[in-house]
Amino acid sequence: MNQLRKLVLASASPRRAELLTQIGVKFSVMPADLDESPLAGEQPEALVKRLAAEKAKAAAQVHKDTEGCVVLASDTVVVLDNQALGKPNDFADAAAMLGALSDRTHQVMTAVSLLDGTRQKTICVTTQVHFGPLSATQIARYWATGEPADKAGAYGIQGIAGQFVKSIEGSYSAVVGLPLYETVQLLQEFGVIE
Ligand SMILES: Cc1cn([C@H]2C[C@H](O)[C@@H](COP(=O)(O)OP(=O)(O)OP(=O)(O)O)O2)c(=O)[nH]c1=O
Repeated sequence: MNQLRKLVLASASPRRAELLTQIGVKFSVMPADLDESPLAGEQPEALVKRLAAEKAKAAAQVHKDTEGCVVLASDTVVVLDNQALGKPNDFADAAAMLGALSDRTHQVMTAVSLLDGTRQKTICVTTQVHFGPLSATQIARYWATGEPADKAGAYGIQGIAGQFVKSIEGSYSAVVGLPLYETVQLLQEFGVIE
């Protein structure tokens, strides 16, 4: 891929780096640390868009060598009944999340934000995910694999939890952490790729 401007990925997520690498985009990684708690009354879409935008800004501020580069940041939440579920704190938290997702449909919202010296654009992609029923034993065994701990909604569709998913409508890559179709459009808009 012909790359015209330097890209900085403001993310510590190995999934986001893998997804960008998968499509042949080159980048350097400069993560930003952020308090991800929602504001009072904040809707899930507003939350993910704000967090993605703030991650990009924080990375640009902390790492002065991002000057002249385009910074990309992202945020993912699982949404059930309009409530945003982030990463689980412990087993009880994960079990509550997975129990609530069992045999139901939820949304995965992933926001992507691109920032350069002059402008910032943030978009949100929503995917519908249909889960089959999960037993308490399945949930306990799944927690023991370690997979749920660092993932929104306490599952990873790209891993063991792939077997819990009956179907999805929307973007698979967005559920994993970065919507590739929309990201490429943004990268073109910001002149990173042709
Ligand atoms: C629903 C789902 C989420 N996830 C992951 C994507 C994100 O990495 C994570 C949600 O946490 P995020 O806060 O969006 O991202 P992060 O903390 O991992 O990385 P950073 O903020 O530095 O960019 O959950 C999966 O890997 N698979 C899934 O099926």
